[in-house]
Amino acid sequence: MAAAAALRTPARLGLDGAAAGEQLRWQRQRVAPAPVALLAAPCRTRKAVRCQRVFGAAIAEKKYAQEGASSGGAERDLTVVMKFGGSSVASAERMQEVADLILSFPEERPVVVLSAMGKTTNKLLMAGEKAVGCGATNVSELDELSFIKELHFTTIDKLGLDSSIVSGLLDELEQLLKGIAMMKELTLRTRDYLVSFGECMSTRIFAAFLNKIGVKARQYDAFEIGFITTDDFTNADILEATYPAVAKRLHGDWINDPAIPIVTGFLGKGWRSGAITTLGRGGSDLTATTIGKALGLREIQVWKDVDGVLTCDPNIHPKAKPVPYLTFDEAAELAYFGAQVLHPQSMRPAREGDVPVRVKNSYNRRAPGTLITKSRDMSKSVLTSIVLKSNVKMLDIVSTRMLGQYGFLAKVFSIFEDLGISVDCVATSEVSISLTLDPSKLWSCELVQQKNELDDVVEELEKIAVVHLLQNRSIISLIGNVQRSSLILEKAFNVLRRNGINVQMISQGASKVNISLVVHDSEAKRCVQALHSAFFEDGFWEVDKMDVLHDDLTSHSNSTVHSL
Ligand SMILES: Nc1ncnc2c1ncn2[C@@H]1O[C@H](COP(=O)(O)OP(=O)(O)O)[C@@H](O)[C@H]1O
Ligand SMILES: N[C@@H](CC(=O)OP(=O)(O)O)C(=O)O
Repeated sequence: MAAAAALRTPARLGLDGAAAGEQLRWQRQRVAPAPVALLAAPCRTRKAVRCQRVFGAAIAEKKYAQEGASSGGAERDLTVVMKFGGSSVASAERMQEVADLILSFPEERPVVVLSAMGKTTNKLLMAGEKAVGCGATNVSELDELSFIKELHFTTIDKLGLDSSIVSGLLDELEQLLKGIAMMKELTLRTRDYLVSFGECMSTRIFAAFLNKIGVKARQYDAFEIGFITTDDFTNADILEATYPAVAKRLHGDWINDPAIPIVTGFLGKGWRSGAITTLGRGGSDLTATTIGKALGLREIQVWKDVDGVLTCDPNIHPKAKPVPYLTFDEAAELAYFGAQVLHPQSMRPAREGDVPVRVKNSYNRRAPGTLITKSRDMSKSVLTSIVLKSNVKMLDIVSTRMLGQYGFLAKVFSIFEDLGISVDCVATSEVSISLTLDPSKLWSCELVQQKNELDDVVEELEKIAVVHLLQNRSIISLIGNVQRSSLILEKAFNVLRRNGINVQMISQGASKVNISLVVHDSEAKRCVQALHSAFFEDGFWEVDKMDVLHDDLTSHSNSTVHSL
């Protein structure tokens, strides 16, 4: 542990040696801020914003300038992070909408984090895969490259910007794809460099647009401002030195020359390699919470295309509804167990910095969204959300030794540790273990490597146990108040029995917010739909009603089971 911590010191990262002390200095500055003469664009009043919407940018700008000058120009720190995902900035119209949204909160001084436009990341990855086999001369004809060019040039055109903002990057992208075609190889490191073009372009376009409409903005590439990560390409972890470095850069620039920072989500810089890394799919959420913690901001807002965190994936059940409050623990568990709405690691910095996270809908600003905080009133809470993680691999491991043989569990887990494979859910007895493997760990590997990795585990385990590898399983996680786990399980199993669904494993984590059930992939969606209907669509989820039912159950056990 000590060695690992030492490796993460700013000096070893090649950062400014004073970076750690900088955090403290900066915190002191926040307590007694130095006066700064300029009033930044985002400090402007509601009236001016309305004016901009009605009369256009030039008039609004004049009005802002007058109000700024008369305000005395006292320094005001950055207040919130606003992160907009790909769906929120998918087109020129969406970018205009997002600009309008930001300006509709004139009391905020936001740091803006953007993802790549729409499906750009997927298109880049697809272009890279195709380039491996298409030959350098055919790269220019790749559909995905044409799509990306068209999307970005059209957006620039519609926003009235200069194409030079992205033309250099698009040329570089084409060169990179030709390089991949020549090498006939797409390494994980190259993959990260490849997808970085998406966020590098969206942020440049958006910053230029804000400047054009008279709102001062400054674009930042995260990998240039102190986002230091491990060198785990495609799935890198943020290192501690990131916080003081990012705070120093963003805060310093803001103090010297206030302008809304527009930061690339999802990207970092590997501390050994110095190469661009990515934080895993959906990693812009993590960029946002990292900035929120680094700057000690009041709130982190993640703007999505849904009304907040929902009771289940709306693609599985259209009646999914928003969850108004969550704790960091609940949100982390929900994200880790597969709810695509939040990046699995994104709650960590928010929890460490105790900065509330608000999940909002950029297509429906008035919706209250979901507020995620350290704690909340759980007295009325039973089940919060149902999450599905599909295509999971499960291992049944039965010891070949007699009962009473100690050290079996330790041996099994040391094999996983040696091979660097993480485990999701576990159920054990003295001589047998059932467990599921964390697919995110496996996703980062090439297909061939995946196979070898599992072969190795099975081979090692077979030295001490009989092992069955079961594919195509799903984990259904019931996130909720585990103080009421008996009630949740009672109802859940009743629903499953009525629907003829066989549960193959059950696990309740020490986190106390999650009960996981493993079922076959083919039954999983139906299972989530049935559970959702039972828990969220008939009012049973309200705690008082659940209590009545529970009392009923305990007094007439057999007859009441059927009415559940
Ligand atoms: N429990 C859930 N609550 C809300 N959205 C969910 C949930 N599970 C899956 N989703 C999906 O997550 C999507 C939002 O996440 P994402 O696509 O990463 O947003 P963005 O790109 O805007 O950051 C939604 O459109 C929805 O389809
Ligand atoms: N563009 C990256 C990072 C990201 O966070 O995207 P989004 O916010 O659209 O999920 C991805 O698609 O994974």
